[in-house]
Order: sequence, then C-alpha cells, then structure tokens
Amino acid sequence: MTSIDVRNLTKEYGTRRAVDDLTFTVRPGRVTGFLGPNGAGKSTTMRLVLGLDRPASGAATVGGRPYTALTEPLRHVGALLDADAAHGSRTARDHLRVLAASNRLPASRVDEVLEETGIAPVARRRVRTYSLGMRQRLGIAAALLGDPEVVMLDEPSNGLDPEGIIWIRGLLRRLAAEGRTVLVSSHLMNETASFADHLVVLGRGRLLADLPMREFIDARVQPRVRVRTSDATGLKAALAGHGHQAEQHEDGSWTVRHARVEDIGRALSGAGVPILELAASEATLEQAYLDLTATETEFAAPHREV
Ligand SMILES: Nc1ncnc2c1ncn2[C@@H]1O[C@H](COP(=O)(O)OP(=O)(O)OP(=O)(O)O)[C@@H](O)[C@H]1O
Repeated sequence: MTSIDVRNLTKEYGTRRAVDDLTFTVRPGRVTGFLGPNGAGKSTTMRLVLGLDRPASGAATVGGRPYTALTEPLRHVGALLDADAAHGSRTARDHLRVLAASNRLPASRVDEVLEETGIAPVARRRVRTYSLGMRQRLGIAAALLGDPEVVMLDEPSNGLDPEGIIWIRGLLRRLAAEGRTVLVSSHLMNETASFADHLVVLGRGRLLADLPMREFIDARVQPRVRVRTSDATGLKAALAGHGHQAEQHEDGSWTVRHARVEDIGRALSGAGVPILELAASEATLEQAYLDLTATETEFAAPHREV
C-alpha cells in the first residue's frame, strides 16, 4: 500500500514561507480532506509532492520514493491541480491519448475514463469550447487514467453542477474503498464532510491538525441541544436544577450548550415540563474548521459594524 509522506517540508517564495516545516502522512484506504484558508500552502504542498517545485528543505515521497523517481508516474499517482492543464486546441480524447501513450497505457483506458467522468459525449470537441465543469471532469479523467494507487485532487468540485458534486463524492468514496490513497483539497466544508474520513489542516504553511474528521469536530464543537416547550418557566427551573443554562431564540426555541439530548430529555420529563421539540444540534465541520482557523487566515474580509 502506498502512502504520501511529507517530512519537514519547507518552501519559500522570496521571503514568504509558503510551506513551513510540514510533516504528515496521507494513508491508503481513506479520503483525506486537505483544508486551510487561502494561501495556507495546500497547492504548494501538492506541487512539491508532484516534483513540480523544489523544496528549500525536507522531502515529499510517494510509496517511499520521490515522484520524480517514478517511471511512468501516471500509473502510480493521478493528480488534478489545474483544470486548464489540457491544451485548448486539442480534443479531450487526443489530450488523454497523448498522456496514455507517454505512460505506455492502453488506449482503451482513454475510453474508460471518458465514460467514467461523463465527458464521453463531448470527447471529440476541442477543450477550449469546454465549460469549467467539463474541464474539471477532463482533469479528473486524466488523474484516473493510469489506475493509480494515489489520487491527489485540488478542489475537484470547482465548477461542477449538483449532479457532478454527487458524482465526485461517490467517486472519492469508491477510490478509498478500493484501498487507494486519496488527498482532496477543498474550501467547501459541507462537501468535505460528505466524503472525508480524515483531515489535514494547514494555516500559514504549518500543520494545524491531522486527525480523523469525527475527532476533529468533536474536539472543537461542544454538543448542544435544541428544545421547545410551552412552559418556559418550568424549563428554566428544571434545567437550572441540573446545572444547565438555556438561551432562548427569537422563534421561541431554546439552546442548551454542553449538553446531551438524553440528559435534557430526562431532566425535563422528570420535572413534568411539556416537550414540543427536542433535538441534538449536529456539530458541523464548518463550525470546527472556523474555530480552528479563526486566527490563521491571511486574507479575511474586514469586519464591519452594522
Ligand atoms: N509561484 C509562486 N510565487 C510566489 N508566491 C507563491 C507562488 N505560489 C504560491 N505562492 C504563495 O505561497 C503561499 C501558499 O499558496 P498556495 O497556493 O499553496 O495556498 P493554498 O492553500 O493552495 O491557497 P488557495 O486555497 O487560495 O488555493 C501564498 O502566500 C501564495 O501567495
């Protein structure tokens, strides 16, 4: 099985440190979401893994070897970094055929990945006539061409329509279930939550988190319970008796922080407080991510008083 290993990786552009002493491993059999604010160093790290840039120090390897040492690399690593990688005057089919030939892959793979990514019907059109979503699908087709053990995709959902977003989710899950190593960067937290098992989070070139997604969320977002009742006084008294405080919202519902739905349900029913609604507020990846990266964002809209 093939992992991506990043060890003490540092990359500088002039005086700017894009990647700063970064160490992590992307393991097979799961989808690893690669997160971080704009400019955090995700694309630079991927470029370093692919040998497209040279690090100032440290190393990135695939299956223990630098990418540049792989013969016929498409058979080992498939990557989508830039939806505009294909030459606009070529057809999608020709673009993939050239890639296949350069890695001694059978031409039959071209038709397979065209089918798989849904662009077979437009495969004979020039790439310059493609929409962003179609170019993105072509980039994914190129990444899958060599049936690689390692797949690295930089914002693959970019430009995809809703059907495409559901498709890519399924594709990523399948690639991981087949035992491949899958690293996917994204700014879409709901999307990432739908396909990732594990997260690597960067901020200003440094590693902020490397852990299973569930642990990441649970460690940063406290559980909350949402409740509605026709007896506000009874609710407050019953909760206070169990050491809880409730906040009321405009719609009349209440939120109880740091609480589990079982405990609140028992406390209220024990006190005879009528319960009209009782639900655990699901902690989201977005909440956890924003909590972690609040101080790590290089480019943020200025906060305006309203
Ligand atoms: N070719 C380059 N020349 C100079 N600076 C660069 C170059 N490529 C990246 N950088 C800088 O390196 C830092 C990391 O950029 P990178 O594109 O890796 O971040 P990212 O996490 O992929 O961001 P985004 O989410 O916006 O795509 C940024 O400060 C960026 O300006």
